[in-house]
Amino acid sequence: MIVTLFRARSFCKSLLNVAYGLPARDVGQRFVTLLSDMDASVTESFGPAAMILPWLRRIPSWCPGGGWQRKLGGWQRMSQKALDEPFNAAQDAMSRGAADPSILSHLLDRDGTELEVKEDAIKGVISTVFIAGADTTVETFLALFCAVLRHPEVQKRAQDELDTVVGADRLPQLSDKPSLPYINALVKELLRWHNVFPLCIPHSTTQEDEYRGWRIPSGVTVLINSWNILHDPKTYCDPEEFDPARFLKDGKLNTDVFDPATVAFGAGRRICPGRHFAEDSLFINVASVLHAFSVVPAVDERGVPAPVEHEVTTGLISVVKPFKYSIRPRFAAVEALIRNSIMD
Ligand code: HEM
Repeated sequence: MIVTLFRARSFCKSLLNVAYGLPARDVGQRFVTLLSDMDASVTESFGPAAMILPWLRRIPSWCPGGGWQRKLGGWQRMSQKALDEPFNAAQDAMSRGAADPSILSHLLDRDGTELEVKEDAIKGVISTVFIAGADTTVETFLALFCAVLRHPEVQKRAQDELDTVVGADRLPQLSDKPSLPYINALVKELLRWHNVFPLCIPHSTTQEDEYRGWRIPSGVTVLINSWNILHDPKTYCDPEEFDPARFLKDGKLNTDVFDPATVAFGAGRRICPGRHFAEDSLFINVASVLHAFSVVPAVDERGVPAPVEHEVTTGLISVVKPFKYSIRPRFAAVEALIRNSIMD
């Protein structure tokens, strides 16, 4: 349930607001579903083999291994709807003065005179913001539930910090960020421990290069093995353990420790443009959920807790495999606080 809630209400609706300017409370579930389905088809069309061996995408649909191409027609029709519908709704909202400032309004202002030529490009850019930003942030966030079930001491320390700094009368805000070093460290550890793009996104060399004596020809696919970098025991002691304290020293963030954001968001000129947005989204959602709720193990009818393993899927995006858990409100005012925050 909470997964659906977060997909629909939190990350996706804020992304639709930033990208299209559609006010978060007005955004229908339809746009979230349309764009999420398009996102899933993009991820599937980038299956592990086709990602590393791009020529596989040229296999005709009737050949063994070309099965995904048969799905292409359906994906294309669905993608066109996902490109058109939120774009049209945003333009309608803009014409009524009901839209917020957004990437779309910025692009239209800048390119207004050439809109007819550029409309398709603008639709593509805007939908990419959603595709690239939704699953990545949601799946990183969902790893939190797995992490705190496996490490209840992490949840306790985070909640102690939240109780001291925020208190039970309100929910955390972004302005609390400098006063919540452990929550900041927890977000860094999430980006490190469960790196959603284990091989980033394939890059290609435009010219021949050399790295430590290795010749890299022009035009070859280059992958950044960010999972390995972020689980290197030379950089992080016990890298498989979830331990936010590794980023702290004397109660503050220790800038001497390699920041996972340096590789988790890719590198070079195609580095993730949403990285600051993602880190802030993760901060506010991690802080809010741990402040309002405790994540506890699900139990069976005999009271035996369900096991929780950190098992992940393979593919372009790595997702924590499903596991069971429960959440409990931490104090009486939680419901009212959440209701008020949704109304704001
Ligand atoms: C935890 C969350 C996120 C992670 C781990 C992540 C990671 C990445 C990575 C590894 C890349 C490929 C970079 C490269 O090619 O070197 C990328 C690209 C991209 N990301 Fe993110 N991202 C996240 C959230 C977001 C958000 C919230 C947005 C939008 C608000 C976003 C927008 C984009 C876009 C548009 C690209 C394509 C950039 C290009 O090809 O030039 N990402 N992201």
